[in-house]
Amino acid sequence: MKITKLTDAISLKRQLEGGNEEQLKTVRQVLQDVRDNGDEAVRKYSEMWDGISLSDFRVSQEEIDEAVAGFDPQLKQDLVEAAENIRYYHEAQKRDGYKLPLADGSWLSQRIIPLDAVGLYVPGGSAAYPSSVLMNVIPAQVAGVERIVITSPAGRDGLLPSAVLVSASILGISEIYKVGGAQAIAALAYGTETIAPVDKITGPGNIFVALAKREVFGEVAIDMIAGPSEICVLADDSAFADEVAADLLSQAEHDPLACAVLITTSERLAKEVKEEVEKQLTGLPREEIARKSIENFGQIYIAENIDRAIEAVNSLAPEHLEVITKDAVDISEKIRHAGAVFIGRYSSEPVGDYFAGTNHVLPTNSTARFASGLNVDDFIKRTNVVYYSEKTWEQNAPKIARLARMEGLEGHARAVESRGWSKGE
Ligand SMILES: NC(=O)c1ccc[n+]([C@@H]2O[C@H](COP(=O)([O-])OP(=O)(O)OC[C@H]3O[C@@H](n4cnc5c(N)ncnc54)[C@H](O)[C@@H]3O)[C@@H](O)[C@H]2O)c1
Ligand SMILES: N[C@H](CO)Cc1c[nH]c[nH+]1
Ligand SMILES: [Zn+2]
Repeated sequence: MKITKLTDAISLKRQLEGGNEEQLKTVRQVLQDVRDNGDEAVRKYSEMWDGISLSDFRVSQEEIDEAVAGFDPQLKQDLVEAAENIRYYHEAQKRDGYKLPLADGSWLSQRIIPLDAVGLYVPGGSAAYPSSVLMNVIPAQVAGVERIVITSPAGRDGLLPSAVLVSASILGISEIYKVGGAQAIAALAYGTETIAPVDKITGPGNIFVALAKREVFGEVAIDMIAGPSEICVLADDSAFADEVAADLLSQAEHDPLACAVLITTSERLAKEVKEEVEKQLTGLPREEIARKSIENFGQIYIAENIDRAIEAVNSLAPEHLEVITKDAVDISEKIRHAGAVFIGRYSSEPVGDYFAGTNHVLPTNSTARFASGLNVDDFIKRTNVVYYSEKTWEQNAPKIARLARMEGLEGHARAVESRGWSKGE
């Protein structure tokens, strides 16, 4: 990890999810091919990148039952408890529509309507992500979505990990496909012979998934760009180097393109974290991935004071931010741009990845400047409704017609006035 002093112009930004030209070209080709050739193209790319050849990529009920039957009861209990915490947090996001009475029996309202069909991407290339099943499905269920589809890449044995199927089964989801990468996003967006298209695609994934979601946006809705994971730790001299290093590596191990950054006011901590990261990397089961991530995107910045450090965090707008400082709660309130914030040394980032109840599908690549983590609002839409009585119309039609003529839109003016024609007005 490189140690750098923060300069006067504090502008940290990560440039990644534009992807490189070649990745984008691949993704566009996959999308077009699936659009043109449906299941056949899905099979071709699953074979090419996941090494599996499946005649039927829908998960059968037998596969789900088998996974459930052989599953560790303690782990199942842990998943159930995590699901309860996630539901508790997301239930609070439920919103009601509203109705505003106007004079003379007229009213305006906003109706909340759940989406009809959503496709939830659960990553699965280099690791299994049953936690992402919970994080995607629960807000969709709280919102009241009717059709919830999961898609995730199968392993070389042609099966999805048991934990993914058990998580889906705990939540009562059974429309599951063994497809990953850009081909999964294409199938959800355009539909194939096997997979009916959805209205919105949510969920995290690697660079190919993130690019594909960006490309299909417009054809379907997407939640956000939730690409390779990121962690930023904002720490002062009160932090312990071994804990900070462990937290940085928790995200580095996701992907060679993951990003781990320490921003600190302490030269002592910077030096110790650098050494600790190196020490803890050795022997980590996913050492190769984590090492590449640290080499590619691992950074330590020393800021001259805490205000500059906060400014740097806001300019980076990381997916996850840990605040491990004195007065951490107060400092966390000065953070404007982060996908999720973890306060104090006991709120290590994986607490949120798995269990606390907050969502772990979060905006990456500085998009936390304008995007939010996955939530119930992602699965609803709001419809505006107008009811004008005759009296309200009568009072306001001349004003509306004048406004329409101001815009040169005579047809609009006449439409409003036409209600008076039968009365000879
Ligand atoms: N931001 C978030 O909220 C969040 C949450 C969880 C996970 N993540 C991220 O999800 C990602 C999971 O990545 P993963 O790779 O393990 O699983 P993945 O399911 O995202 O990607 C695997 C798929 O990528 C495709 N692929 C692999 N190599 C390819 C190539 N050369 N060309 C075209 N397609 C190719 C394959 O089709 C494969 O099925 C990580 O980057 C992790 O950081 C992000
Ligand atoms: N840290 C990831 C979000 O970037 C989510 C996750 C799932 N499993 C473990 N971690
Ligand atoms: Zn994680």
